Amino acid sequence: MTILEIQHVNKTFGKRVVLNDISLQIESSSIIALVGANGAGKTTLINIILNLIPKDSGQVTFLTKNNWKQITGVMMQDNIALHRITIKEIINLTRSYFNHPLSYEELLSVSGLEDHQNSLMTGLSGGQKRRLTFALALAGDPKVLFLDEPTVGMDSNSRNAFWQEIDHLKKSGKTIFVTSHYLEELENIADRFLILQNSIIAFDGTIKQLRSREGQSLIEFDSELNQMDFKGLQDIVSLNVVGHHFQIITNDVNQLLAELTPYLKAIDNLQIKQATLDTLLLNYKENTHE
Ligand SMILES: Nc1ncnc2c1ncn2[C@@H]1O[C@H](COP(=O)(O)OP(=O)(O)OP(=O)(O)O)[C@@H](O)[C@H]1O
Repeated sequence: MTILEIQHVNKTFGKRVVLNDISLQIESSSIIALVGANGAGKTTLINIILNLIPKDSGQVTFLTKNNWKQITGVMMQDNIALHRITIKEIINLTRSYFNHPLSYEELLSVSGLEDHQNSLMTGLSGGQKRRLTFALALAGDPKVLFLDEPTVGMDSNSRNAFWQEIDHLKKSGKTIFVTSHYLEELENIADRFLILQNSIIAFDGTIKQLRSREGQSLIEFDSELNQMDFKGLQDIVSLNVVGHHFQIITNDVNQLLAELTPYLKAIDNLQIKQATLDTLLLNYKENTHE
């Protein structure tokens, strides 16, 4: 069931076109990962969906009978910074905004700040502030959750707990729209990937589709040879060289290894890996710039 419709949204800042005719349908009970380079426009798109900044044109529609503000939860990149208020007060203040809030105890538990409820926010570490900001995003028991770089500053235990909570929220029927530069975290959890690039949604699909479109394997090796020496290889999706280190993405690893045979004497440290999401995205950029 569609919960959110974005139609022909455009946004420019000065002469810079940030969003160019973006249209999307967001289904309920799914996790959508919005990825792209710094400055690609991810936060701008979330801000526009939430009506926090004006769009130049287009339409954003939440398909719900309720007031959309009551069914959305938001965790932006900046942590909430109210210095003279305790954890307990800010949780209850946020709860008071919503018609059907989660209980104070539930939110305190999500924040992991049971031992700090009477402390001021000033005393919290960066990771603790992030977890509190997440708990506040859940205050209204939202149907749709927007998370902009949620795990920045969290240690690995907090990250694991956070993604488990996200998985649990998805299973309970929530829709989660998340941006992150920690792509390996998204890879295991997101149902759908949107790549925002050159002001448009350059890719919209599953990680499986991205892999099958962009090549599945990564071959790495060191060589004193020149990039041009490998130009004749047929089964290359992309070739990156940093110093003497070569990275090749291929759809057909056996065929490529056969093609590399004549070069083997000039190659060291040959490794075959599954391409990571980072590599696929880097490669995606190169393909679309061609
Ligand atoms: N208020 C503003 N005024 C002018 N330019 C802006 C404004 N807000 C954003 N921009 C520009 O719009 C572009 C997109 O910014 P945005 O913050 O949406 O990117 P992002 O994909 O979220 O980046 P990051 O991954 O670094 O968070 C950038 O070039 C940014 O400088």
